[in-house]
Amino acid sequence: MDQIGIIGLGYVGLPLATAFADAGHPVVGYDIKRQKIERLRAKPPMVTGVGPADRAEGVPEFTSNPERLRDCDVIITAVPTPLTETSEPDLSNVRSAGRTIGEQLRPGTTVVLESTVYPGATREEFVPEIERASGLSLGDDFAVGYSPERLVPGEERSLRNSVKPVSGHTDAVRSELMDLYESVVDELYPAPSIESAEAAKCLENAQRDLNIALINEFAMACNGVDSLDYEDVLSVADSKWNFVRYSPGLVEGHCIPIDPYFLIERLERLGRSASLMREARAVNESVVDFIVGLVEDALSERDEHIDGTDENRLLACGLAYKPNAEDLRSEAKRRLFDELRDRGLEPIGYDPHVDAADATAAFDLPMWSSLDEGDAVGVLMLTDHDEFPPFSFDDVAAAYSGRPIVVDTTRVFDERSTPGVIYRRF
Ligand SMILES: NC(=O)c1ccc[n+]([C@@H]2O[C@H](COP(=O)([O-])OP(=O)(O)OC[C@H]3O[C@@H](n4cnc5c(N)ncnc54)[C@H](O)[C@@H]3O)[C@@H](O)[C@H]2O)c1
Ligand SMILES: CC(=O)N[C@@H]1[C@@H](OP(=O)(O)OP(=O)(O)OC[C@H]2O[C@@H](n3ccc(=O)[nH]c3=O)[C@H](O)[C@@H]2O)O[C@H](CO)[C@@H](O)[C@@H]1O
Repeated sequence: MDQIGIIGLGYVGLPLATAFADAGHPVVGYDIKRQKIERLRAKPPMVTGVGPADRAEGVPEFTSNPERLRDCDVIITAVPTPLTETSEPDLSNVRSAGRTIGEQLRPGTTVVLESTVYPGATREEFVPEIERASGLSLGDDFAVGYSPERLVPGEERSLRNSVKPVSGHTDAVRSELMDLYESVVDELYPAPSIESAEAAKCLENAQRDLNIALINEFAMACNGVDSLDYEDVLSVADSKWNFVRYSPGLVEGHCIPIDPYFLIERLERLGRSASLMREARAVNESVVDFIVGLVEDALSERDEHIDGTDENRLLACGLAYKPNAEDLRSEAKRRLFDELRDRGLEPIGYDPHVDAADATAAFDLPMWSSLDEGDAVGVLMLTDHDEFPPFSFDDVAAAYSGRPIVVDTTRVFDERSTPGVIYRRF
């Protein structure tokens, strides 16, 4: 059994480490965050949902000592690939992981990148760092592969049951990697090249972004046009066999709002157009301003001065980036709350799905566990969890002074009768 090293023990790396350990491989899980390593050592993650239930679960060795990677036959890298302030790919973690690998690399090792990157990045950014730090050469001394991750944390799309593309710098390397990944994934797709696998990952998410952008553009355009309700239109269009249904809303999370920029950057650097992908991002990012506009419109009907006092609290319901999730990664919500604060409002969080301390840290806002921990101007419904709405218009009217506003961005309320509240919906 090959010894596997995993670099980066986050949403992607940790399930991989436990899956390979489940499958019987000796696994070294390495992360630069010492606290994370201590946590993992104290309470190893036993539930992977990946290995067959009847197989004895193995536990990876968790370490922040890079020298433990030296004996690994295959080293898989799953470090974050965020954007810079100006929405350009930030591959600094990939380069630094490459250096760590290079410093420990033995000839004969195969190195795999799983982080989402633009096409060309594995060969142009990752491999050179490994070669520089090791003095070894790709092909002669070590092999490289790229395999994008498609798992969605907390959903039925686990590592095992999502089709996983695998590529290598030669066909033989790809075959060797497919034999390895077969132990933890049911279905693999042999990608013709490293670059095709890198690009496919970005394109998949750029396509989703574009599809949602079309519906967002249309739904925002329908706002205030009495004869045109986007939901009615979607229900009619959906009766056609090849219409694909999406819902308008904030596009959040760690993949869909970010990955298109990887492809945009590479295409534009090649002097090619990526205007549609750029436009889709711009439309989806503009939903923040649209929601702020709905809040302002509702408040203007309330006709009260916004002066930044306690009465200007607004209860933001649903902080997770998508329904029924507990994941708080949302640049859009961070921007939305900043915009609301700029207008003298004080957003307060409410979300039974998320850890309150994590939410406070993520968005710099206090959390309430019920509607009526204090007075507020109203509620802003953001993420459509199954149990939402957790309160009725009557509850909101009773909880707050004056006529409170209800701004419903996911249409969780039935708008036919809105006694006691000022109602606006996306
Ligand atoms: N989260 C997902 O569902 C998902 C899905 C598909 C693809 N991806 C991609 O996978 C990659 C990893 O994402 P994630 O969500 O697992 O990230 P994450 O932030 O959850 O975890 C990454 C881990 O890497 C560690 N790390 C950073 N730099 C390091 C280094 N130089 N050496 C060792 N450890 C280092 C961090 O401490 C962290 O623990 C990203 O490129 C992401 O776009 C993520
Ligand atoms: C379809 C799928 O499996 N995708 C995955 C994706 O998972 P995800 O969880 O990040 O993506 P989504 O489910 O697309 O949600 C993103 C945001 O868009 C909002 N949204 C969605 C649909 C809609 O009709 N209207 C919307 O407004 C939604 O609320 C949320 O905020 O990431 C993984 C990591 O890369 C990928 O493997 C993979 O592609």
